[in-house]
Amino acid sequence: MTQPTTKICILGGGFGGLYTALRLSQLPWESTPKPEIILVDQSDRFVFSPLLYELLTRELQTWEIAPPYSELLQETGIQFYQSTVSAIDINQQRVQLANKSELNYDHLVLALGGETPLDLVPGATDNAYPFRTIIDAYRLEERLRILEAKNPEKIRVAIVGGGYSGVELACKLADRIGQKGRFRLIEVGDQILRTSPEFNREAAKKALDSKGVFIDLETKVVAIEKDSISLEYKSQVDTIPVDLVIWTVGTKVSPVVTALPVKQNQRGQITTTPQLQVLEHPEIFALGDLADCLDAEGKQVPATAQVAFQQADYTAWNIWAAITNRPLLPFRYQPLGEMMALGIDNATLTGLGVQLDGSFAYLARRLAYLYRLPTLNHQLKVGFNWLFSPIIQAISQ
Ligand SMILES: Cc1cc2nc3c(=O)[nH]c(=O)nc-3n(C[C@H](O)[C@H](O)[C@H](O)COP(=O)(O)OP(=O)(O)OC[C@H]3O[C@@H](n4cnc5c(N)ncnc54)[C@H](O)[C@@H]3O)c2cc1C
Ligand SMILES: NC(=O)c1ccc[n+]([C@@H]2O[C@H](COP(=O)([O-])OP(=O)(O)OC[C@H]3O[C@@H](n4cnc5c(N)ncnc54)[C@H](OP(=O)(O)O)[C@@H]3O)[C@@H](O)[C@H]2O)c1
Ligand SMILES: C/C(=C\Cc1cc(O)c2ccccc2c1O)CCC[C@H](C)CCC[C@H](C)CCCC(C)C
Repeated sequence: MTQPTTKICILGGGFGGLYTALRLSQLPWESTPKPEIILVDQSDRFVFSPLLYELLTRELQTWEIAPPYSELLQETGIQFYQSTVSAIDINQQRVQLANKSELNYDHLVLALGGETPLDLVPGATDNAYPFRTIIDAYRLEERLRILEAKNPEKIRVAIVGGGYSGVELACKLADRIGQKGRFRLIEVGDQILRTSPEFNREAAKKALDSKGVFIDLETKVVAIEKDSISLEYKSQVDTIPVDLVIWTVGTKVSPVVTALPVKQNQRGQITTTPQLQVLEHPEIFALGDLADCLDAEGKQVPATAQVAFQQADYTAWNIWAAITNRPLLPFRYQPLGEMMALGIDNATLTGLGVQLDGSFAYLARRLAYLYRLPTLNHQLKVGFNWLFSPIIQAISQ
């Protein structure tokens, strides 16, 4: 009698989910029949979020940073379902999709990432623009086009959050809008980029200063209206007229995850073992922004693409090990450093004992991300385009 094929269901095709699926499909399945690998995502394309800003400056195009799954999964044997996950029954080992279909599984991978909470301040849901998904980037692009087409003397932009996203967006938008732009970066703490290495923070401050971005520290946003933002500084509230408010603060996990009957932290992230398994459910793996994970050395890992990318290797390996009766490996996080875009032709990079800023860092960041893009085929297409499109443009001018 033939054994039924093992079914692995991966929910979420971002840094955690897509890279787990790709790694799983590449592992050696000679001694065991290759399992059925199913990847589910609500979108038709993967988003390489570290390069999302480059859509706004038109430095990069959608196909480069957000390739469709149909292209990435060609010849991998991975089945792709485009649908929203609406519920997960972990007792029946069944996933419910919004298109009313159901999937059952032997192994489940939870990699649904996070969402931007817009309910932290009155008026943000209706009046602020988040920046996380490709749809967010398109909505923001549309708003910028309207503001630019109106041709006002000034375009007043408030960016809430002096973390990585806020700083990178401020620099890219200041370069896009130029002299007409009036930018405020609003940060509740007493410094921007609290968790960054000193070198990157200083490079970012210098870039923001040179572009005329005004930084409001120790300032809390208390309300956002259609044409204004109210800021509290030393217990005094000021309401300032603005044309655009971008909200970059916080990450929350989706309701489909918080509804699960498994151990979660205060922020709703699922507690995992160092092997990335959900407590009391060794058949379920969780990684990326929705996971609360201590690595093999007991260190808390941050919610970053760098972490999800590394966890994907371990998740794929551990599922393979579970199926082929081998020991599972605890996740060992290797912090390689961090990179930040600081406008068109500027960036900062600290990692592996190297500190770079300016156009060298810009180039190094581009190359490092080219290397991180999914599939060799896509890396080659993008790499060729970066190499040859400036030459073609120069010839055709
Ligand atoms: C603008 C920006 C820039 C960033 N830059 C960096 C950087 O330079 N370096 C870095 O390390 N980190 C960066 N990050 C953080 C990084 O993007 C996240 O930590 C990382 O994407 C987390 O990976 P993940 O797999 O958990 O989630 P994601 O990569 O977000 O993937 C989740 C996937 O699940 C899908 N999904 C969600 N809900 C459902 C549902 N109900 N049904 C079906 N599908 C669903 C989504 O469509 C998405 O494809 C950045 C984040 C942003 C927003
Ligand atoms: N280049 C990169 O490496 C990169 C780029 C983007 C994102 N990421 C990763 O993705 C995750 C999210 O990053 P993010 O920058 O999008 O968001 P974030 O880390 O949540 O940063 C938000 C910033 O806003 C501040 N803040 C919190 N509440 C506020 C309020 N009400 N008003 C004003 N400011 C407020 C935070 O201050 P406190 O810190 O004091 O709370 C923080 O400085 C992080 O793990 C980050 O490492 C990395
Ligand atoms: C800091 C580095 C990697 C960490 C890292 C950061 C991210 O934001 C990620 C996002 C998504 C997936 C993974 C990651 C991630 O791993 C890179 C370190 C790079 C080194 C310091 C060396 C760079 C060498 C250049 C490629 C060579 C170019 C030379 C230059 C033009 C002078």
